[in-house]
Amino acid sequence: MKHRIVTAAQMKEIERTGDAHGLPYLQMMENAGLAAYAELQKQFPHPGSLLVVCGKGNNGGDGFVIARAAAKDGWNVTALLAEGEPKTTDAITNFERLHSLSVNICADCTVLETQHFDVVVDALYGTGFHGALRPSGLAACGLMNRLHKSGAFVLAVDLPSGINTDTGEVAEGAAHADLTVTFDSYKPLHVVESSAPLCGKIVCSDIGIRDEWHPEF
Ligand SMILES: NC(=O)C1=CN([C@@H]2O[C@H](COP(=O)(O)OP(=O)(O)OC[C@H]3O[C@@H](n4cnc5c(N)ncnc54)[C@H](O)[C@@H]3O)[C@@H](O)[C@H]2O)[C@@H](O)CC1
Ligand SMILES: [K+]
Repeated sequence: MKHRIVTAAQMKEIERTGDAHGLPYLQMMENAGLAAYAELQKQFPHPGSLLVVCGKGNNGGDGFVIARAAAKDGWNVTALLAEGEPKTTDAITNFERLHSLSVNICADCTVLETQHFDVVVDALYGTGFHGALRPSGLAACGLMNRLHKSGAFVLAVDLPSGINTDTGEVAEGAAHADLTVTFDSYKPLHVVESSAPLCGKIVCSDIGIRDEWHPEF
């Protein structure tokens, strides 16, 4: 896999070519979630307690894949629907795949404040985020940052929530991570001075899109 830095729009184009070459979007989401979970396992080889904070888009869909993989491995998993039920087709599919597993589904941030989690997965917003955090996003990022301060390890899916992918502009109240697992290519925010420190260690994982499929930009 080549080292590349691409914008949010270019990443969408790359995913489109992946799909056109026979790698369905749902499979890319599966690969992304499992790649992030594999990085989590490198830090935590034994199951513990895990909070997955999910937004309503495809970043949240990656979070549901992580929640499923962890629950199957014996982690005590809570999935927070920080903005209600998922809205994209692939995220809905992965949310439904949780129903047969023992995952605690929670819609209220406040009840989690006093619980202990070894690991928090930030799957609230990815490349789709821009602008300022609204009240539900602020509450979820606030929860993640408080759990981080009290010792939880925070893994950000693609990028910490509340950062503009292309400019690295950091919204007030954005999440801070110990480890960020991004997919296929780095994005500007991973290298820009304003946002890179919020990412912690950054790992770029292969999600199955071959180098030769990538369009020329
Ligand atoms: N498209 C694909 O095939 C893949 C996408 N992947 C994941 O999908 C992510 C991108 O997903 P989406 O494009 O669905 O978007 P996100 O899940 O990043 O964002 C969710 C939603 O937040 C909304 N939003 C934007 N600014 C906001 C604000 N200030 N306050 C509240 N909501 C706001 C957006 O309209 C978007 O619908 C990537 O970061 C990556 O994690 C991966 O699953 C790999 C495959
Ligand atoms: K995220």
